Amino acid sequence: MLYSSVPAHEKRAAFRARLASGELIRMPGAFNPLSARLIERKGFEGVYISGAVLSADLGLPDIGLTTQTEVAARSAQITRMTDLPALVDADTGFGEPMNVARTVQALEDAGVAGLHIEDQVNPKRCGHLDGKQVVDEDTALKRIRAAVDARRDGNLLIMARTDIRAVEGLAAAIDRAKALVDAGADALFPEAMADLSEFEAIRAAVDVPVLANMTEFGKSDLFTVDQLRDVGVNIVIWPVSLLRLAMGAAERGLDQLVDSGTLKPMLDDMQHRADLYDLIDYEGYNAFDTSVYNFDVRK
Ligand SMILES: C[C@](O)(C(=O)O)[C@H](CC(=O)O)C(=O)O
Ligand SMILES: [Mg+2]
Repeated sequence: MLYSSVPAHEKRAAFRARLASGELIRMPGAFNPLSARLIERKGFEGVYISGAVLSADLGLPDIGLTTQTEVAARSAQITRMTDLPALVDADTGFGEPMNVARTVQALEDAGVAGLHIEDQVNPKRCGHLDGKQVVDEDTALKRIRAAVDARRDGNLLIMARTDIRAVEGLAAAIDRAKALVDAGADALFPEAMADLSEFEAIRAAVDVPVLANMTEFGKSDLFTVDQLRDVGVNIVIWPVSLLRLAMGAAERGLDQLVDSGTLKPMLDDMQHRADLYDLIDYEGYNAFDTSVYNFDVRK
């Protein structure tokens, strides 16, 4: 009820321990706070909080228009709903290194277990689109150093994302990855890898956990969890997938409504009211006040 009772520092410690055990951590993107709870119910090891989803949700392109305050507020709403560790997309850190430091503390206060900061030039764009630009190495490393120095909980995972692969190639990505790890990054997010061998090459170059981004309609093929585990990937995200599924279903539902004037044929595609209430834990609230849940929803 009112959800997660696990303190953020415990989620972070559990996340670190799981990573250290070598287990692959699967993190679907929670497209809203409630979906984080569904992700937990289905047995995943973590939830991802995507910048692309947050901006799309607000009807904005993913070009750095969302603010640090909006990302922190959304993170707090999502971490509240789950006992799982959450990894949040902090884009470029929202400014200069001092802004990065403030971002890290705001996200730490929001209860996340980890965050990633990328080396794109601001205004940034989706890492799977053409025409990206990256900052020079010195600027990229300053962002990571500022992030590492700013955290108060040593278990907050600072992940460095590099977008350099699509701009300067794999060799540059390997060099940048090593430099980011030397600067203190706890984990690495090599963006827009072309194939499995590229993940393998990054894996061999650094000794920190490596993330694979299985976003659809992008530059990477959609590998399976087993394929990614086999090349040594440690964390997999499907950042926008639940939003894409939900919006696809919403579109089909609206078409049906336009065509036939009723949604009755689609009831089986919907989450039942009873399942929704179960996920929200109406019953738990009822333990507080027995007048909350004194009706039947399975009629
Ligand atoms: C991971 C990502 O940064 C995100 O915001 O979720 C995006 C995902 C996407 O736009 O498909 C990305 O830049 O890859
Ligand atoms: Mg993003």
